[in-house]
Amino acid sequence: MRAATAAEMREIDRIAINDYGIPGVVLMENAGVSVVRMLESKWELLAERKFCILAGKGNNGGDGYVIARHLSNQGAKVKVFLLGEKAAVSGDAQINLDIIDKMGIDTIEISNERDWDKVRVAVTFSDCLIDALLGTGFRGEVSGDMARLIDIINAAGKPVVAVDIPSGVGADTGRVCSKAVQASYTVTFGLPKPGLFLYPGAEYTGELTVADIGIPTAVIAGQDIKQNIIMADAVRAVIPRRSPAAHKGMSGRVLVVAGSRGLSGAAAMAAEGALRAGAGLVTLAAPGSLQDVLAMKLTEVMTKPLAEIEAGSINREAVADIIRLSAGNDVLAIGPGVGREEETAAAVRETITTAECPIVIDADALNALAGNTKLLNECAALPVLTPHPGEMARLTGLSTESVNADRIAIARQAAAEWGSIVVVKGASTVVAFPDGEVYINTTGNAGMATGGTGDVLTGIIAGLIAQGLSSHDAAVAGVYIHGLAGDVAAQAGRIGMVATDLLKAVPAAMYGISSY
Ligand SMILES: NC(=O)C1=CN([C@@H]2O[C@H](COP(=O)(O)OP(=O)(O)OC[C@H]3O[C@@H](n4cnc5c(N)ncnc54)[C@H](O)[C@@H]3O)[C@@H](O)[C@H]2O)[C@@H](O)CC1
Ligand SMILES: [K+]
Repeated sequence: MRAATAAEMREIDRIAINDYGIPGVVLMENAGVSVVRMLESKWELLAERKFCILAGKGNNGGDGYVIARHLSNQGAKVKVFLLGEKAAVSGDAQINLDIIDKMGIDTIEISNERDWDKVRVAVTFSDCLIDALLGTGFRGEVSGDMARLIDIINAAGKPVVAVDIPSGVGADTGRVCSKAVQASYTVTFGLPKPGLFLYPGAEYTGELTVADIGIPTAVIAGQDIKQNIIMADAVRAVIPRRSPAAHKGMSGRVLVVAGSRGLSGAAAMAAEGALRAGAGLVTLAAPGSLQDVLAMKLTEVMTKPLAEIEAGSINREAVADIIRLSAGNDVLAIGPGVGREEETAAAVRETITTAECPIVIDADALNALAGNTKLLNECAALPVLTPHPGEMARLTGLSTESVNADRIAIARQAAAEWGSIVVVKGASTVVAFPDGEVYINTTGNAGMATGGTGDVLTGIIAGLIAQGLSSHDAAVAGVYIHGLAGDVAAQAGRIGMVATDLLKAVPAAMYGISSY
């Protein structure tokens, strides 16, 4: 499913209105009605229920007046508050404000303390609050009266329905800089907005409905929208299936280069991740001194010893061995637990630029690329990078906060600059491609915030590539499957969930998507 930025949505509305001649007021009518339909689906009988509609001066408020009219027609009790002056309301919103005025639905302009008292009383005695304060026209920060009103809404403990987007959430980024309306439900119009899925915005969205407001499908289809939400259907379409006569040699071979002294677990989990994603044969190449411990940990994975430095991480002599091994494999995953010794980093860089097969690059292999990202353009195949925000910060020279503040833009720019697929991990993982295409993941949960889950993801993506998926499909499907495995594992509780729980849940997650 595609997700439109505020500017893209404005352009879609503009084309529908100007080129197709659909009056804006019709779109607004459909938007308002779609919210009432959602309410009907929750409550059936809206008559006698009390609604408090909090409207802003723009078209988001206009949707609110449409909602007021339809709720009133159904016999509901409706109070409307406008944060601003009626004289400041214009266009389609003004048309709808005039209509409810004529209907005798009182709209109170919040201007003095007595008005604020009225707001508090109305909110307290309402069954449901409608947030029609700020939509895609929100700019800058929430402050002053807007902040005060949002505090009242959030403190009320009532069901809150956000119109288009919870007020205060940045439509494009999910940014919430001071505060935002905590919605129970959000009804968004035309296409969903990325900010409804990106954290922290995603936490404010509640249950999401995407409403058709009558924009011709050709208008939406005709837009070059590059944000996507990863959906189960798309993942199902690429999940590997096997011939009944399959043998292990047919499900692909993965070479994992990982591990160093004290970091054997990361190596083991990446290798197992590849197996759990269905790879037929997985070889883990690691410093020779780890052989015994890895052999103890791993049953199904083959291990190969590599030359190492005294610190227990691979040295430059290992590169030739890795390249030789990689020639017999379909994909190379490199990085989990390889360590940060300079010689090791040099070996990693040499490997990445020499290997002929597709590569998944994670963890310390990413750190080895900090300041050397131009090397990524030398990779034989489009590499997949899986940084967490901290690694992404190191690679880009930005702060972790800046990376998280606009994950889409940062990931997109990096993917283009580095000629790579960039998977920025974290709540709402973002996958970006060099052509600007971006996918936002919605599976997963906070239980996954524990050591080793990233190593599992590296293995899953590599395992999918080995089975014939393009790096593009493997990255997109991989993050979805990984998150879903987290959701499956979380059924036994989020707290205390560990990365190996995720490994065990990968087959069930894939079965849940494809019934295979
Ligand atoms: N034809 C259209 O464009 C349609 C628009 N629709 C609705 O219209 C919304 C967009 O309407 P608008 O573009 O008028 O914008 P909004 O109504 O989202 O917000 C604009 C208003 O908010 C104020 N504002 C912006 N940032 C603020 C801040 N930080 N603090 C306080 N006030 C702030 C602006 O001064 C302006 O008065 C959509 O989200 C959707 O709900 C729907 O009715 C469907 C059709
Ligand atoms: K809103």
